[in-house]
Amino acid sequence: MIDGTAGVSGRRDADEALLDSPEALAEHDPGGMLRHTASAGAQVRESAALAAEANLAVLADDGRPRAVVIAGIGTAGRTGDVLATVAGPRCPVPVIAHRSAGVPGWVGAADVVIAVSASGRSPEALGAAEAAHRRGARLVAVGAPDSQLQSVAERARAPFIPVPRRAPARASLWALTVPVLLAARSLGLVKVNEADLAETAARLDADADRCRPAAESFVNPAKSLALGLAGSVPIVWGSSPLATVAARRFGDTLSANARYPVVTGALGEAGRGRVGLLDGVFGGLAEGERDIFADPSEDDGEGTRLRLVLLRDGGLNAEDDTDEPLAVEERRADAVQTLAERRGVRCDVVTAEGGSALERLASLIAVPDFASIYLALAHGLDPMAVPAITEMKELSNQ
Ligand SMILES: O=P(O)(O)OC[C@H]1O[C@](O)(CO)[C@@H](O)[C@@H]1O
Repeated sequence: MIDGTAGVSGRRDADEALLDSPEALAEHDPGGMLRHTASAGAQVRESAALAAEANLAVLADDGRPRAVVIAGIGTAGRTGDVLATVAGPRCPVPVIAHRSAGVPGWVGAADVVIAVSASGRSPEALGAAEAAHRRGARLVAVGAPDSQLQSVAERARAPFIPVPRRAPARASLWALTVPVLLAARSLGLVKVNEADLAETAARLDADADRCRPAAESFVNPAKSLALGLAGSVPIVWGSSPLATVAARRFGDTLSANARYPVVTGALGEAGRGRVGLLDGVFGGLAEGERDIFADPSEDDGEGTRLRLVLLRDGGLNAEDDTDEPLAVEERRADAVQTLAERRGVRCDVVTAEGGSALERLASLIAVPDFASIYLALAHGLDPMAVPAITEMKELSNQ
């Protein structure tokens, strides 16, 4: 066990046995991150109901906007990426995830700003909501009830969708995302329907059940993914734009929950540069020098290796509806698996399932979300309390 000087504690080596002890899991997860994460399906249903109570129809009064800006940071910012990918390449207006305070300089009365903040007080979302109001843009706000964000929305007479507070924000991805999608639906930009929402919620419930703490590692896809990643430098690549959103989300949760450094991105882009990592000191080079007779327990970090997680879109998109022909994405995904195999870099593959884009995205996010928590727990880390985030806020006075 290491006890750092800044409230950091945990163990360097992952304790595999801990994952199969419900008592130990509960002890290391006092804030209930596993429980919060298992509520993803319920979040979809609850948020859909709360959005139905907000008067989102007013958004359509002024017709189709010139652009939609989703303003927020961290998990709230990811909702903009989700909207962009669900809206897809055929979306008639630009969908922009904006992660710094205020709004882009060009935003004006013809545009819509969706300000998102789980706490309802991030400077990024608040600054954007105020700027949108000042410039006469249509505004929608999504976040904690009775928050500063709600006050700004009320002052601007803008729809506000309350999202019950669940700390930390990263455990609220689905609660924050659904209102954003439904606001965009009111504007005629996405086709998410009630059946899509119900099926997505059911998929998240089913995955939460497969990943439940009582399911042992050999039948629990999240525990086995976590144990595979333990001690490695993970690389998470998505085969399509949709899978890339899931890859980036896995980067968020691996960093914040498990505190692992991680490389994430789109496989198309990675194939022109970052794929070189597979040849490097943590990739093929390390594997080439590995002493196959060495005792793995004496591996003192020197043998840190890459572990590739490939998120594949499942090949369900009609070719004319995607950024790139499906066959190209599929060939590239096969190719990177071959490359990894040739270099002895282990690769986990998660393949999307489901009919709608939203359900497919959910199927790529659910298991990795749980895996990031199990990886934290295997290292004796509380996945909820992240001293560095708190300290960063204190030091930067935010
Ligand atoms: O959604 P909020 O409350 O605006 O927070 C933004 C981000 O800031 C954090 O709270 C960290 O400071 C993240 O957990 C979160 O995603």
